[in-house]
Amino acid sequence: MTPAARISAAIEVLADIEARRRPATEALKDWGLSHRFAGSKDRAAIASLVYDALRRKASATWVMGENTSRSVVLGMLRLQRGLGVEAIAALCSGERFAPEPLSADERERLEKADLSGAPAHVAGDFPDWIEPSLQGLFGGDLVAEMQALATRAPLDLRVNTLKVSSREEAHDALPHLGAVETPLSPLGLRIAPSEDGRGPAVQSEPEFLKGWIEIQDEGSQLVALLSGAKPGEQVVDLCAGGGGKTLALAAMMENHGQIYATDNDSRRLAPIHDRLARAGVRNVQVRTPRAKADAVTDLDGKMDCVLVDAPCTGVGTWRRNPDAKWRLRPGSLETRRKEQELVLDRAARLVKPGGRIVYITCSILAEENDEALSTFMERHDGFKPVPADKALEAAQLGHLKNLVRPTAHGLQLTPHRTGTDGFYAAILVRNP
Ligand SMILES: C[S@@+](CC[C@H](N)C(=O)[O-])C[C@H]1O[C@@H](n2cnc3c(N)ncnc32)[C@H](O)[C@@H]1O
Repeated sequence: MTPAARISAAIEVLADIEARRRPATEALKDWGLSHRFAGSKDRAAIASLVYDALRRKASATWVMGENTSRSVVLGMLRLQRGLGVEAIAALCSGERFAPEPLSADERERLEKADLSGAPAHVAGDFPDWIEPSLQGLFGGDLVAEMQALATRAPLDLRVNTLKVSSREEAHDALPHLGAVETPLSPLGLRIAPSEDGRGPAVQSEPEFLKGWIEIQDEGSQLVALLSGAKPGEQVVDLCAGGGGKTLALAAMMENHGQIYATDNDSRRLAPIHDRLARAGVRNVQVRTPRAKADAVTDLDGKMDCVLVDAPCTGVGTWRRNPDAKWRLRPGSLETRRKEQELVLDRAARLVKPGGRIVYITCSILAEENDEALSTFMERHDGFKPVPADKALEAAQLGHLKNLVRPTAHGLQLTPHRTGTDGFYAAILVRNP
């Protein structure tokens, strides 16, 4: 396919996403099935155009003066890809499979690409109804924070110290990936986003299959480290899902002590078994819930550490899932809040006197973070948050002190401040 034909395809897919309010992955898959002549490079390039358009949907609409899939893609080519008007006009030739030629108005608007006077939710490309919540948190940094969340994310890997002695060893075994060491996590390797949005096939690398590396954002690595899990401890990972954090904690504990990994959704938990085996983890018991029964009642009051990697809106991962931001509704935030209450209340019963709850979300909304913990502490006496500086020091992450945003009960990582996905983490210690 020509570059122009790929742009026509991206406009078509974006129109489908808008019309049927469906996830981008589904719309792209359907497009691929009905256009079998398109090769994998074409499909990756079209996906990258669609995701970039979703990243800049509000600002592209503002610049172009209308909200159509064509105008969003054209505006994105200017704002996100930095193409000049003549380059865009050359792509829009109107010839076979190319988009229609630019109108005089489109030319003028692309020329100006004017975002002056745009409100924060337009300049920062996010839904207007979350602006009050974010404004309270970020103040004057709001637009810069949200613009950083609208960029492309790198691919981060965590080196598994159960299988390799050092990050260097894994790095040296994978020179063809062009990875560099992550600046903040001592275990991370980073592969920069490519021009066409295609990442390397890390999952078919022999080192991946041998368990030397896992795919995990640097922010996720850091909040796992912040848990302070130590060899010999008794730990419940209450929302283990596919086990990303479980694997990180098992490596920190050097396979000593015990992690009980559970989740109320057994389908989400299913992949954990293969991942544990590949990573050489021997100290995890997977507790799969049967029907609606609680799988960890025997552990009540006995845990040193309860990890709550809570269900959340995932606002902090919008760099990777830009369509999710336009599908987020106030009702889904409310649903997640109720789930967060439930998991926190469950965690409170599991932790022993003197033990700790480590609460994590990949959200930057205060409602799911500090506010969720404030109401938790109103419901439960005897839990105290550890100040951010102390928690970082204890986890040997003192170098993050001036980078993270300390909050009332915990701390926050963001693409703007730490170059990671957006995360919140807090440690609540139960009175001895
Ligand atoms: C953010 S995801 C976990 C991701 C996982 N820890 C990882 O690192 O790969 C949140 C998980 O919470 C689970 N969950 C939601 N409500 C729950 C509840 N009441 N009890 C236990 N798990 C719950 C969801 O099924 C989902 O797998």
